[in-house]
Amino acid sequence: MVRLKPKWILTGAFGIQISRSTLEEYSSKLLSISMSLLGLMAENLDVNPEELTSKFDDCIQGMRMNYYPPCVHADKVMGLAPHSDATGLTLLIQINEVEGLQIRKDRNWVPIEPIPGAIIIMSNGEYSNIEHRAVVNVEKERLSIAAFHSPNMEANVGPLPDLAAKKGAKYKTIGVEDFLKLIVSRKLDGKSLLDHLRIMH
Ligand SMILES: O=C(O)CCC(=O)C(=O)O
Ligand SMILES: [Fe+2]
Repeated sequence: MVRLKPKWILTGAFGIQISRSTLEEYSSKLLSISMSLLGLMAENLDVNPEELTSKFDDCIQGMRMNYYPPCVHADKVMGLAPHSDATGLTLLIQINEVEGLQIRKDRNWVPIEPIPGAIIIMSNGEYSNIEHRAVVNVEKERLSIAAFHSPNMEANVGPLPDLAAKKGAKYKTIGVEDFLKLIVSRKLDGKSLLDHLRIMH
C-alpha cells in the first residue's frame, strides 16, 4: 500500500531519484513475486497454496528505506537493532554493495547477502522467522529497501489449519487487527512477539 503524492520521492546521499511511477511498478512486481513465493512455500509445506495465498489478497504492503551513514564508531553502534519482521514475507534489496545485514544462527551473527524472506507463524514453526540486524560500516554508507507483506485485514494470523491438524497448533490464531495492535504495543525486542502467541502444552 504505497500512498506517496510527490513525483520524486527519494533524493538521497547517493543522488538517486526514484519516481512515484517507478516505485509503484517496483511495488507491484514485488507483490507478484511475494504471491509466487508464498504459493511455493505452501506447496513445500504440503498444504493447499490457496489456503495461504488467499490471506494475501488485498495484502498490506509496506516499504521501509533504510539509510545507514558511515560511522567511525561502527563497532560500538548498531544500524538496526536485532528483530524479526512481524510480517508474512519480507523482501529486502541492498541498493549498494556494502555488507550490513546479519542473521542470527544459533549464538552467532552471520553476515549475509540480501534477499532474505521471512515468514512468521503461519507455517506453525515449520519455517523459522529469521532474527536479523543491520550493522554500520566505518567508511561507507549503506542503503536498503525492505518490502513487507502482511495478510489482509479480514484474515487470521495463525498456523494453517492443514498444518495444525497434522501436528497440533503451536501458536494461537488471532485476527490481523489484533496482531497489528500487538506489534505496535511492544518494542523491537527479538522474538517476544512469538512468545505472546505460543501455546504452552
Ligand atoms: O538494512 C537491512 O539490511 C535490514 C533492514 C531490516 O531488517 C528492516 O528494515 O526490517
Ligand atoms: Fe527487518
